[in-house]
Amino acid sequence: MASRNQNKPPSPSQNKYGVDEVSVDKRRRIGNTKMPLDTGIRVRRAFSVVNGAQDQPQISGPPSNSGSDCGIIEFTKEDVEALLNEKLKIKNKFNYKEKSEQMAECIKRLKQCIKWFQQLEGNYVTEQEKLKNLLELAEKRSNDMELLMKEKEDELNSIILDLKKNLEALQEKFAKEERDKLEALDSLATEKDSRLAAERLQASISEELKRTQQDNASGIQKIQTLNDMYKRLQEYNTSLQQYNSRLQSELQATNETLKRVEKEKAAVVENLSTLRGHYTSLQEQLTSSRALQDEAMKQKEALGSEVTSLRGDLQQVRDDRDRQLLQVQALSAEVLKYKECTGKSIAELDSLTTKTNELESTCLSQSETIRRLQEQLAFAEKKLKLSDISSLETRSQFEEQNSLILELQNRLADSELKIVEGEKLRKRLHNTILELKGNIRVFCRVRPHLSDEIDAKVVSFPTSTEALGRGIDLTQNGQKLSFTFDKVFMPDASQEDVFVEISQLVQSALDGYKVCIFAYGQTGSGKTYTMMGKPGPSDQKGLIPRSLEQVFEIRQILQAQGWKYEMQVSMLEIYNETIRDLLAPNRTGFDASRAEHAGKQYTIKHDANGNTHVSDLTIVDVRSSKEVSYLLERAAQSRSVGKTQMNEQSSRSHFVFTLRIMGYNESTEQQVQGVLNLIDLAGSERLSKSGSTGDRLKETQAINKSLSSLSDVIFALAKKEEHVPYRNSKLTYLLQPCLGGDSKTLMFVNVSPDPSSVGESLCSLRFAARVNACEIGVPRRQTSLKSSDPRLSMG
Ligand SMILES: Nc1ncnc2c1ncn2[C@@H]1O[C@H](COP(=O)(O)OP(=O)(O)OP(=O)(O)O)[C@@H](O)[C@H]1O
Repeated sequence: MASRNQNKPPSPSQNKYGVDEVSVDKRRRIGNTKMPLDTGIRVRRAFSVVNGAQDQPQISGPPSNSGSDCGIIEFTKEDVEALLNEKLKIKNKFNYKEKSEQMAECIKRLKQCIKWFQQLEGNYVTEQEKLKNLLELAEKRSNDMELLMKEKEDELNSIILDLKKNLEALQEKFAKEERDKLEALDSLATEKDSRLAAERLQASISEELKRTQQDNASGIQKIQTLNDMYKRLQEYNTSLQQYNSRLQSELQATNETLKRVEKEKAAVVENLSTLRGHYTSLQEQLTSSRALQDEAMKQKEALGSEVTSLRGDLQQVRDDRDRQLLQVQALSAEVLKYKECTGKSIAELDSLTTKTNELESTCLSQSETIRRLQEQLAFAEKKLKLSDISSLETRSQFEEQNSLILELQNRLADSELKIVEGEKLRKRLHNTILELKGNIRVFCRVRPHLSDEIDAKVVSFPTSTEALGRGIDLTQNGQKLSFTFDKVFMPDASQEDVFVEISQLVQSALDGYKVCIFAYGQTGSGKTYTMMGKPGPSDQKGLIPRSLEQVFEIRQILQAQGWKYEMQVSMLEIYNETIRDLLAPNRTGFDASRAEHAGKQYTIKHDANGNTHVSDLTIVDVRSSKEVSYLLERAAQSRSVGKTQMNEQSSRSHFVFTLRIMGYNESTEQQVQGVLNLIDLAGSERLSKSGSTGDRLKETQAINKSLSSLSDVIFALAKKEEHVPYRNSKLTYLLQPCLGGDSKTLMFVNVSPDPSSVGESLCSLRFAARVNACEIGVPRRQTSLKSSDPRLSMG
């Protein structure tokens, strides 16, 4: 209070110390108890507060000056009036004595108060004197100060003049600066905004910076470890490069060997066919020689018997001749005897002479017969000798041919062995190449423009040597995005061109591998066309029918090498996350099957060998591709197909065809179990674009969910994550052995060239690129001696 009053100039009613003169005067008058009730009079008094009743103060004795238990209260005019009224009331209420006593008491107290006031007044006077002294001192000092102030004032006046000049200049400057300031304020406001934005940015940047710094720190650590790893990897890389170059050269050599073997095989096969022709002609020759020999033998035998009979005849003739000679000799001796005995008659002699002549003529004729017979005999003997010679010749020819046949048979066996060996080598090399790649292979196929599509080019194919036949460029919003796959089929690629590229895989199924080929892509991009083809001309047939034809053709060829095969087929579809058996008996149409098999729960199970079984699924034994074609037609009728805005005949489910092949080689006692899975996935499509509602919407949502589960699985595999979410959908769980197991897997990514589908095409190509980078297990051939469960499984 005091310090505040020091700064204030004294009011006219105050003295020079700032004390209210009037108030002091009034206080003096209060001390005489006669207090005029004029307005504005203030009474200062000390009192003690009794019973805490501040609103009804009671005077309980002289207030002490010591301060802490005393307070100062101001009695206003009203208070004093109230006090006097109270005094009057008391005066009227009580009798005089009491009242006078009370009054005396009051007076006593008032006296004490007055005494106290007087004391205060005394204090006040001493204080006033002190203040007077102080005032004098202050006045003196003030005079000094005034002098000083005057000097200073002069100085200040001159300074003020200068300052005025300066002020004018400054005012001008100020005006100018004011303008600048206004401008600056504007810019400041804008800057403030930008600063706020910058501050927000800075805050986010500093957060990011912190994160980045943390990342950086961990990155540095990582870099260090990576550097170490890099060094080790470099060493490893060099060794790998060496190994790789060795492998490359081995691969080259193997390829050359393979080519040579293929050539040799072709030559051997050709040789074999000529040898087979030769062998057949020799066999024919042999049979004819044998027939000739038999004939000659028969002739010989006939001639032998003729010679024997001739010899008998000759002997007989000789005997006759000898007998007749003896007769002639006897007759001649008789004639001589007769001649000696001339006594006999001439007639007898004549008769005897005629007899002798007759005998001689008979003898001559018989000699002639003998000669003839001898000639006949000589001729027959000559003929016999000739037939002997020819039979000997035939025999030697026969033996020659026999040895030739034996030689040919040996050569044939050698060639067949070579073919088997060559085939084994081919399989080994083919599988080595696939194993070296170690990932899911991806083929891309772009279908041609359909009649109702705009013929604008959003898809192009690079022509550089390294990307030829493997690259595809997609243009979106003027930006060209490039992708590379194992093979890219342009729109003009025929079904045959596509099949040629996968025929090796089909062969692998016969060799005992699990093979999985599936088609992925947006609705209407050509998946069903690629997998199944179009009904009608044979050149429109898709991969499934062509693969089956090849399987049965090769089965026929391998039969010659001792292989016997048994084949089983199953077909299912996954519709709205539910498995449906497409070959279930009495299944004639979609609705019938829905009614009959709605309650059936087909469960998927994988056994320890990585084979997949679907419970209650119909499995059909097949012996020809025709049987399978019939089953395919049956299944096609049962499939869930519908019309969408994107495709007239859209597959609303995933179609899974499985051919289980069990082969047994009798000569080597080898047994193989191959599986061929051919899958036509339902088309991915945007809900907005598909225009689906109701059931179609539900189908589309189910399709998109399972396809997104497929991409989750692929991403997890690509990142080599510990947990791969195969169980998130029926499709991925069914394909588990194909995606992450030991099967040979090939994915077709079908792309539409329609400019309105460029977004979907990009998604499909990006997904396919991820799949291509995905490493799966090494394909394993399933060979054994005896199968524990010969029933069909998925893979
Ligand atoms: N390479 C091709 N050559 C000629 N026509 C083709 C080719 N690919 C597809 N098509 C035609 O394009 C249309 C759509 O093909 P498709 O039905 O195979 O598509 P999708 O991908 O199976 O569709 P969704 O997923 O809806 O079943 C069909 O009319 C088909 O004949």
